[in-house]
Amino acid sequence: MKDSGDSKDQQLMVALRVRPISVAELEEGATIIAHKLDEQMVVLMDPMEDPDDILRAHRSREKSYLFDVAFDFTSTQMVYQATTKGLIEGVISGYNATVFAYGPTGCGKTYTMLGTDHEPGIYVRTLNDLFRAIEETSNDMEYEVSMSYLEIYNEMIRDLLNPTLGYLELREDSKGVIQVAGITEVSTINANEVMQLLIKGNQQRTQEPTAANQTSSRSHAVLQVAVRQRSRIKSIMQEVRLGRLFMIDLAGSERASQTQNRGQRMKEGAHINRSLLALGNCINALSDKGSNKYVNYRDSKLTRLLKDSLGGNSHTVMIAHISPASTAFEESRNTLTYAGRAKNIKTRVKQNLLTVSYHIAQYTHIIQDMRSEIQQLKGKIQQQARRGLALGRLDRGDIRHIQAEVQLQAEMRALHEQLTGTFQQEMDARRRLVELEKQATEIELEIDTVSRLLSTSGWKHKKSRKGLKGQEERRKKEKESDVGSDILEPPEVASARDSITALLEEQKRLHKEKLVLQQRCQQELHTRCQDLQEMLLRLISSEEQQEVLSLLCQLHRFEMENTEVQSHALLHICDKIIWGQKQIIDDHNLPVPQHLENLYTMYHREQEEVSLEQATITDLVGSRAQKEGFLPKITPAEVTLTPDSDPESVNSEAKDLQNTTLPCLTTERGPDLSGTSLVNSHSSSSAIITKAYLAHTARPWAWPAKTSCVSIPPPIPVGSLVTQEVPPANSLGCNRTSSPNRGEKLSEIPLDPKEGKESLTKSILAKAARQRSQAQATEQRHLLAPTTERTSLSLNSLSEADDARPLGSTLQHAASDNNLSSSTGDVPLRVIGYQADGPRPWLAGQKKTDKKREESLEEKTRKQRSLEVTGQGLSRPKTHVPRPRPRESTVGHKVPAYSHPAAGNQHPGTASLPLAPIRLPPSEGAGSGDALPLTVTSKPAGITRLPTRGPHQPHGPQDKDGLFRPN
Ligand SMILES: Nc1ncnc2c1ncn2[C@@H]1O[C@H](COP(=O)(O)OP(=O)(O)OP(=O)(O)O)[C@@H](O)[C@H]1O
Repeated sequence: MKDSGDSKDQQLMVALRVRPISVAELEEGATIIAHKLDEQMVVLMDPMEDPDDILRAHRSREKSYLFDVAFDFTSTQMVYQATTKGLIEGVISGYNATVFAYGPTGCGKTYTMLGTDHEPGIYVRTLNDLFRAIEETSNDMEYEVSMSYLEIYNEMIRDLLNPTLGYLELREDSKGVIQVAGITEVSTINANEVMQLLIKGNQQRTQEPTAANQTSSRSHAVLQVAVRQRSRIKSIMQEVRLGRLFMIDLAGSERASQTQNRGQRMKEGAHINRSLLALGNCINALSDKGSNKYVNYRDSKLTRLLKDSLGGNSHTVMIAHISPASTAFEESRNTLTYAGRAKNIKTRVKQNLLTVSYHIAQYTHIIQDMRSEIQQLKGKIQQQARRGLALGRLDRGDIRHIQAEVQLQAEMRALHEQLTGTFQQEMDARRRLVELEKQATEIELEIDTVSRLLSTSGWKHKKSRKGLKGQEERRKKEKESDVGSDILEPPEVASARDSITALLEEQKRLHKEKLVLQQRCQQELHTRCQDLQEMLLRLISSEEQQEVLSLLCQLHRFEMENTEVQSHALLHICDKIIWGQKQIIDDHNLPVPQHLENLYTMYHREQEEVSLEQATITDLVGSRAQKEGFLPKITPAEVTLTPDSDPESVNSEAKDLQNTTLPCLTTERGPDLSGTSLVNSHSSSSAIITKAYLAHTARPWAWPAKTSCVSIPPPIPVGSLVTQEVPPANSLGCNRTSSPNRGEKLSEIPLDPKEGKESLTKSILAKAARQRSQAQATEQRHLLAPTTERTSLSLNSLSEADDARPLGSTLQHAASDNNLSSSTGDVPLRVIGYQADGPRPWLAGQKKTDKKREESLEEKTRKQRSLEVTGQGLSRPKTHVPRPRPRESTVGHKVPAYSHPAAGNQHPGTASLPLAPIRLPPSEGAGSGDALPLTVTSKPAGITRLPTRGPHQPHGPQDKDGLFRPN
């Protein structure tokens, strides 16, 4: 909870009420000694004064007291108007307030607070007005009201709404707010209901006759009403105001002689007096303006409970009561003295605000709510239009008026079309931005990889030339060779250099495009939307229509935000799903159809390529560190590629390993959620699999696939005009699920699990292939010089070619990516090899040159690749923490190029997904508990909350047995 920042000092308000003199007092021969002089002043005469004592007469015959407001026997229960009514507005807008009745026994405290049937007191009047105020503002605000009722009897707290709970304890939370642990809080919907509860509670309250009062309250009673208010206008950050109102009827101080109490009554009296004394001490300490006196709230439960009301965050009103009788002079004087002091007490009042932020899952609910609101408003508008039309026919018949209307309609229609078009453009631009961000990350990673390869190649080249010469000499020669390195630059260095230049250019281009788009989004399109919206609003005369339009525009924005967040989140989730499924299959040894197996292989290959790239980075970091003398040289203990190794045998070994079983996941932990999986999720084929997969496993909560994540704006009605945008024809993962009512083609999924799996797999393959071929076709259009010889995961040929392809090709492919360390020599030299979708534009132009160089220098390069180079190229620093891998990764383990970098070694370009706040909806299982419901109750620990009913909710079953259900 936070305060609004506008906390201010507030003086305690003190009122005095002098009750009428009672028959008993009159019978005792008492005279009236308390008189109200004006609205604020009361005079108390000393009945013991000797009127003939002239010396003392002027000093003490009478004493006047000034209060904020004073009442005498003529006053009615309208005391409420002058004391408490003003607190209500504050309470419903998040301020705390306290009203408490103070005074000796039998002076009218309960009369003021509770009153009688005919003369209801402050409780009833306050609650009536509170609910009335809630009702008046309920169009804009949503409320939740709850109440609790307790008594402090003999220094013990009892729940008056549920006495079976026994005695309760007071607890102070971390913010110093006092709470009654385990108290029953009942949600209420109207003042009547509260009154019923109050009556029920009062029946439980300890009340006994004494000589001073036939209906003497033997306890302090505390009624607490909590009001939570939040705006009905949904937004991502919502503010909830929590106001608490305490209404306290204290037990009265008493003299033993006056009450003639014995036994239990006397004990009660002692407790009452002790707690009231503690209260008096607190008042004394708090009212002593100058001194910084310690305020001992801990002396009694009453003062602990009143801590905030007296010295903290609360608007507080004290209504002091006295008897006008001369026989009660001492008590009256004491009461007036304490009440007078209490006027000096200041509290610091601030609004209690809770800020609730919504998570992605709740966007859907908000959008849903807004939609239904829009529907309601539309209905109203239509009704009005019909009514208007009927009236028009009867009364007007004015052709000019109708013409003007028609013209206006046409104007509005045009504006409306522009507005929806602009929204669509903005949404497209935003989607493109997300794509650009993804591409930028990939490029960053590639640049880094290539630049590291470049530096290592240069270093290795130099090293092979220098041989085993002395350290000093080597350094010198290194400097020299730096100058002449251009002349002897090996082909891979030249190729890497070219790649970097191309990558940098591409990066620049993307950056520019991103800036342009951002500007277009923020300035041009956004402003245009706003302008159009304003223009339309000006044309629309009906308030409801205006509201509908505003809501729709807001809805569009939500959907746009939603789209962005979902796009980011989707790929991450896809990875999780695939890994989870794979794990289940492995754990249970489930038979997997060939198609699915192929897809998994493809998915893993994608992952490995990325992993390889990362391993290379880490490896090169290690190499560099070695070069600079930070790390000892590590020779891999497992099978490594040596110049003597037969490349074929290595391949066949790898092949064997791959042929053994399905690619299997280790079960230690799930997929790495950090950078690796980000890159994975960005690598195209895995994304396609997952997209296709999601399209088939779509549930109401499932998020739309990236390629189809442009939300389709709902139609914006203008007057009676409603237009509907047609959803894009693209079908792959095209089902929008940002709102649950968007249908998924679930019917396409067969119910039989086996059949379902097969058909799912087929469908995934088909869709993946289709998607990939589309993507490839598009990409080829952009290529400068398309190449056909490149190792490619062309999904056009995936279904057939993948079967035909030797299984070892994964290894080969992966190894060929790291040509520096490959000893096969029969794989075309490629520096950037992890791309699966055909060459990138920046690689295409250099392809031929590379090949020539490769051929001419192949022999030379092979020689240069010594055992040491190979080992270094593939080894990984000891700091590597291998990421859980499918079983193929054992191959990777033998051929260290497959090793995975530790999370800490991740390239900064592989920024992690902004997924932390995303909570999956309950249907996802794990997320069920996490999905934050829109509950903002700040119920203290241990509070027993009876079934909640907000003021606008229908009655629940708890109403049956009298408004609450005891435990
Ligand atoms: N302003 C009033 N007008 C009429 N009757 C009153 C007024 N104030 C008090 N009484 C009557 O005086 C009697 C005692 O009042 P009440 O029980 O409210 O005192 P109390 O201060 O609550 O006493 P205790 O502390 O013992 O509970 C009751 O019968 C009540 O009806």
